[in-house]
Amino acid sequence: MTPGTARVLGGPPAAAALLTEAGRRAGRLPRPPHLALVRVGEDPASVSYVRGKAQKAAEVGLSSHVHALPEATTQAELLALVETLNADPAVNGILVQLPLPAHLNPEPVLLALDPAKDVDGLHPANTGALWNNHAGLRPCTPAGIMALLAHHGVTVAGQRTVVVGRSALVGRPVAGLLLNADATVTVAHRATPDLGAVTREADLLIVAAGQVHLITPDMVRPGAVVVDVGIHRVPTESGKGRLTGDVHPDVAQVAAALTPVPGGVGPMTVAQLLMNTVIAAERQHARAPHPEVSGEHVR
Ligand SMILES: Nc1nc2c(c(=O)[nH]1)N[C@@H](CN(C=O)c1ccc(C(=O)N[C@@H](CCC(=O)O)C(=O)O)cc1)CN2
Repeated sequence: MTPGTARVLGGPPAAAALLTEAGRRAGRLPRPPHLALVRVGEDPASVSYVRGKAQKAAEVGLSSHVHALPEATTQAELLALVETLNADPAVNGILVQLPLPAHLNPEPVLLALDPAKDVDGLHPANTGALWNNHAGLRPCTPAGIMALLAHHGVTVAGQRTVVVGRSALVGRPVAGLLLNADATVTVAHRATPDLGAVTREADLLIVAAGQVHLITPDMVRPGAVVVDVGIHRVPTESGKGRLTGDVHPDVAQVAAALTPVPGGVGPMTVAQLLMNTVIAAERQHARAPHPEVSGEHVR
């Protein structure tokens, strides 16, 4: 590929395809899948993401409810809500928006989720299933990245892949998904010496490090495919700020293909959440006792 002409791997068309499929499958269920969105406090980004999730759910024919809890919510109150949603047969999927306020520990909350309703794929039953390549619900951003690559015809099997970042939300699970898809996977992180030497090995580079412009052109093998998961608001003269990623824009001079920020991975996160809600509802429906086959209705 000619330098400076990296193909743009856009999120919106891939997300639209996933949402259309989610809507089609939701329409085949006896009732619209229901997603419970739990948000604690008023973090502006979380407010905006949860609102966006509810809006997209409605657009594709899913029902949802935002459980907006005050900042002062206690761990016990949050756990009690999760238990109520677990026990409610009308709820197919539960998402607890992260990060939680600092006084709340997310771990017990994620552990309390019914794994069958854990549409964020973060309960250990689901992360274990991912690492063993068994059926389960997959975390939204990692599964969305795989869907984005597939939509744009990027081959994963057999590729030397480097993931930068080891978070529970992205780095670790995307490494597992890539492994399940037959990639050769290296996970690098902040303690990796000579990060550039590692990233230059990659045919496919996934960057989820949470550091503005960490990856510069000299760290990328010419012709590599680069997925930028970072999202940062940086100041501008206008005062409005501008979104940018973990990958320096000049990487487009070297890479064969690159996901933009915004408009790359972000929209896939929301689309995959709704697809996960449909998958959860389908599985719950398949497992529910149906009168025509349950013993008490057989004459
Ligand atoms: N429980 C969870 N919490 C969080 C997750 C998650 O997957 N589960 N991910 C992120 C935030 N997030 C969704 O929750 C998210 C981030 C970004 C986008 C997105 O579409 N971004 C747009 C830009 C949006 C803007 O203008 O601000 C883009 O990249 O184009 C959607 C969802 C942390 N929390």
